[in-house]
Amino acid sequence: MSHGWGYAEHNGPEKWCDNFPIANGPRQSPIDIQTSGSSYDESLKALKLQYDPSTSLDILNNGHSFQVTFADNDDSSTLTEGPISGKYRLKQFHFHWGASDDKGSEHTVDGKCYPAELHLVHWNTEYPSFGEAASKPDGLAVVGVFLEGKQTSFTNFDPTILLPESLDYWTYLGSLTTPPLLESVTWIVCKQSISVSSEQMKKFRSLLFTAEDEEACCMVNNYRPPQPLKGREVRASFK
Ligand SMILES: COc1ccc([C@H]2OC(=S)NC2=O)c(OC)c1
Ligand SMILES: [Zn+2]
Repeated sequence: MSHGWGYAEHNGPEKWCDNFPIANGPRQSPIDIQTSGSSYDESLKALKLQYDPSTSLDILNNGHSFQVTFADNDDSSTLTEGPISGKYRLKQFHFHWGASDDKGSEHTVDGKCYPAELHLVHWNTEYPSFGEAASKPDGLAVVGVFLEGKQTSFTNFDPTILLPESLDYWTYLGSLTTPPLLESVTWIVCKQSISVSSEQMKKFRSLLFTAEDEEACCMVNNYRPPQPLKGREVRASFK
């Protein structure tokens, strides 16, 4: 792949296996969550998300999405409980979206796509850093939240406001959804979506994959399609 991975025909998800053979690994993400195939697990605890807005550092177009990065040198913004054990620190959040409202989410539910999906990325404090954790099977925990069209407004960068009212979730063992596609993620996908306005989706779609000195290419369709489940269990925190 000449200019690194991306989402175009020549360097998109179907080509990632050329440089990242783990793309065909046993626990790749995202997946299509088939609700009839998921099983209620009464032992699953409620998610405990404690975020401190003062730890948000910056917002950045990283060429694949835009992300808000958080200071992760202490336990100010953490995920505990839910399907994980121990404490995971918030590293960053970012989104994936489509060129139109009929696609854009990475996970799907019974084949239904959403216009966009938020990823809140956390790393296991059992390990010294995000980089170390990212290569461990229990190193990361990503909370996925679907976005769907309705009038709404964001009031600040406190990630808590990005969470739906209900924190019912599905959980399964998966991977990063972009290269290096590391199979180190405990996925926690919220059942309830949050709303996003068409104006906000237009803002997402006005971002660029390209740098200022390059021919403009709109940042859209920056999602990987669902991958084979390969026998993995999907558990639900709700009946
Ligand atoms: C440095 O933090 C991250 C966070 C997320 C990813 C991707 O995996 C998931 S999940 N969403 C993605 O865009 C990542 O890939 C290199 C690195
Ligand atoms: Zn992501």
